[in-house]
Amino acid sequence: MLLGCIGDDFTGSSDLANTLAKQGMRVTQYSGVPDQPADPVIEAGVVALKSRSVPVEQAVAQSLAALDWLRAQGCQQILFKYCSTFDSTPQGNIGPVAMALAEALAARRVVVCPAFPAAGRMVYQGHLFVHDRLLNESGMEHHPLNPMTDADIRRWLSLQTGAPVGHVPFAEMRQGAAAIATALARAEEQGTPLIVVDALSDSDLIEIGTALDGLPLVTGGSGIAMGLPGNFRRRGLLSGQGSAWQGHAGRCVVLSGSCSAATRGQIARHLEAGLPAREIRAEEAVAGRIDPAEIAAWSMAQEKRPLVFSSAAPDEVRRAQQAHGRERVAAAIEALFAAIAKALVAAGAGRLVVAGGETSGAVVEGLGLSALDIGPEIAPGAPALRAALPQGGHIALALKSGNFGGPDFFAEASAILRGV
Ligand SMILES: Nc1ncnc2c1ncn2[C@@H]1O[C@H](COP(=O)(O)OP(=O)(O)OP(=O)(O)O)[C@@H](O)[C@H]1O
Ligand SMILES: O=C(O)[C@@H](O)C(=O)CO
Repeated sequence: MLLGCIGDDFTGSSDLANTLAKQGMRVTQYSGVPDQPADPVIEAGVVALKSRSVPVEQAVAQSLAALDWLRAQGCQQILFKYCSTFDSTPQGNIGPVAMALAEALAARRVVVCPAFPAAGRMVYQGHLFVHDRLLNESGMEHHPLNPMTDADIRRWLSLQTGAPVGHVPFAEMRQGAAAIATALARAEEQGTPLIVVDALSDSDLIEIGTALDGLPLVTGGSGIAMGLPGNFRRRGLLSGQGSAWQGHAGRCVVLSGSCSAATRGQIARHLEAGLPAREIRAEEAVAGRIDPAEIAAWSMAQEKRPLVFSSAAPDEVRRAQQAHGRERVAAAIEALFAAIAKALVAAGAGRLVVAGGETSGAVVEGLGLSALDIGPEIAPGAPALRAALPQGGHIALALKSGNFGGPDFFAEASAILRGV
């Protein structure tokens, strides 16, 4: 394994794996820290954690455990992947995890770059934009777990680490890889290991990636990975075989626990098309009134692609959270989706499209999938995936971040998972 990656959530890890696979690396995504060695043909391994919103100490401990495993696989470079909207609080977890990894790797020149231009996320003069809005005016200021109230990534990181943060501004970054490398070296001399680098386009990210050749630690959104495979390729280290992914013809079911605007638009499109759907209400899930086996049997009996969803509007989510507690509602719905996925697979489903990072993590854990092969891209940030089932056989999956995908994502995913 050449490049070892640590993702702080499940769908974000697929997003990164997708970028690396598109650049020609042979990639596998692991569910948590594996307990056995990686297949030696794998060139980039992504350890998907659920460390984005857990207490800081747990995020640091999980990330260091992932680092140990990746180093044992011989990785030459480590990439810490977080959200392109920099999801974190003034306490953490991005800064403390980056610092802990930097210390473990003796890395003193560590880029911080959440840019993902294909999804409208750009870093300019140290500030993060979502399309034409500053992060703190993009809707992210209302995020239920980590409201992003400051778009200045340097200031936010300083709060998390208690230390000054370096910066490579736009004008210097645009001079290309050599100028970026010089600016990073200067920041290191000034004693600021974390260095925010501006990036507005994919070509900026390629230049930045080129400048990161040989550095032990890189951090960012999936965009920061765009230029890294080229460094390994130039050194003749890539096999050029790419992905070994295959489609799956079995029944396709869509599961959504995501309440994001993009997912709700995709659900609206499914309903408008008159396709079968079952809505799960938070109250029913909390009261344990839903039988996963019955939902699975209903899904398998539909002639067209069925959807099972709990994707309420913000007001309804708030009401359910006030009545039952945020953690309790989330845990009940996630456990239910994990049980439905298990029942579906037992009933012979071959393709699952899952919307929502937490929901995807619950489904993958519920199915006991340990490693996922990365296939073709369905939408920016969302690849097709394939995994061996612990009971034998395989399943094809799409795991979609809440904010990703166009209105027809479910139909597009279903077709690509079948391999057509
Ligand atoms: N009706 C509801 N009321 C309260 N919570 C809900 C409801 N429906 C779903 N949830 C919970 O909301 C959370 C949605 O998180 P999830 O990460 O799956 O989606 P997302 O936030 O849209 O995606 P991402 O994290 O990829 O951006 C889950 O924990 C889910 O169980
Ligand atoms: O970076 C992103 O936006 C995604 O990969 C993600 O992490 C969303 O949860």
